[in-house]
Amino acid sequence: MSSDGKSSQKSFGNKPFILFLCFFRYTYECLVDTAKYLSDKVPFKPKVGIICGSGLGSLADAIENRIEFPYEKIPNFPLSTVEGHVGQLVFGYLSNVPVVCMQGRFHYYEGYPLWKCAMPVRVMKLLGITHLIASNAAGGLNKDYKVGDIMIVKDHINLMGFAGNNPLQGPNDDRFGPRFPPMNRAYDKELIEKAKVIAKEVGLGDIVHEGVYTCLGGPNFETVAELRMLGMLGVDAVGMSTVHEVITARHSNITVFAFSLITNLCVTEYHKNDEANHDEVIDVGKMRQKELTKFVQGVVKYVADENKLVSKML
Ligand SMILES: O=P(O)(O)O[C@H]1O[C@H](CO)[C@@H](O)[C@H]1O
Ligand code: HPA
Repeated sequence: MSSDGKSSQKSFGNKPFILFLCFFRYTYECLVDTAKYLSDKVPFKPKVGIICGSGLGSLADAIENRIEFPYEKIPNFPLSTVEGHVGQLVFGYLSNVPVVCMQGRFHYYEGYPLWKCAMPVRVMKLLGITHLIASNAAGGLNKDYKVGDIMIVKDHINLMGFAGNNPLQGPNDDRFGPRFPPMNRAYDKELIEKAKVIAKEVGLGDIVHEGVYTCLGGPNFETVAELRMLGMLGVDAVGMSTVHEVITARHSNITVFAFSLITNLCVTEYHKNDEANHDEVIDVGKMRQKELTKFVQGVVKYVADENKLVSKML
């Protein structure tokens, strides 16, 4: 938020007009409405936001003292339409830290513009989060990766942004962040290093990598030529999410940690007949759910301890 709270946007007094505007663009006032609907029903302020990727919804199952909001009940929220995405916002405590978790996310290929896919990040900011943990299922492009490995995201290539498709497109509201936000420190270096230690502690040490993620629009998986090009660009894992959520989070000065579960190996040879499919993606998520839950719990605990976030059970 800008310190003076001023905005370059006009604010409209009457509510019906605000709600009408929400169909075209999530104004600050519109998202305040959404956040207020939630904060009126949740007796604590979440400090960490979590986004569960495809097949990773079980990360939310460890949340205690839960309060659940199906997306269809939340004003202005889109709906999750993809298998492996439950479609609810879960408030509660993880490692005794107050959190809010997206059990299911939104994707460009569902027909939502990027600003709509990333709107929950702004709602979570308005609810009070200071840190975001984003997870996703991704194809492994780096030759060292195996199915079931974890890639801690050290950077991303905003491929959709190269064509100008960006969640921050359009008028900027200074109450969220600056017109031109820097992205060279998008992924918190300290959290990356600590997460590697936590991964070892929960038994994931041998299968954890650090790499570059890119997001394509989808919904098709990539061609051999596309994957070869991405490999030449230095991409280690390929997905269809996360980048726009991270850009939106960094715009609002949220500290970000993200990781990919490698659910399939990208096919970069014409003689290979393997084909990626979503069922397998979800199955790998189920296979890793126990260790990943412990991993995320460890990262959340570290964030709380390091930032002395208030943590108490209800
Ligand atoms: O990025 P998440 O939501 O984890 O999902 C990934 O897995 C799906 C394809 O199987 C796509 O939606 C891709 O983005
Ligand atoms: N490509 C794009 N998105 C994905 C993949 C992939 O290979 N696997 C899981 N999500």
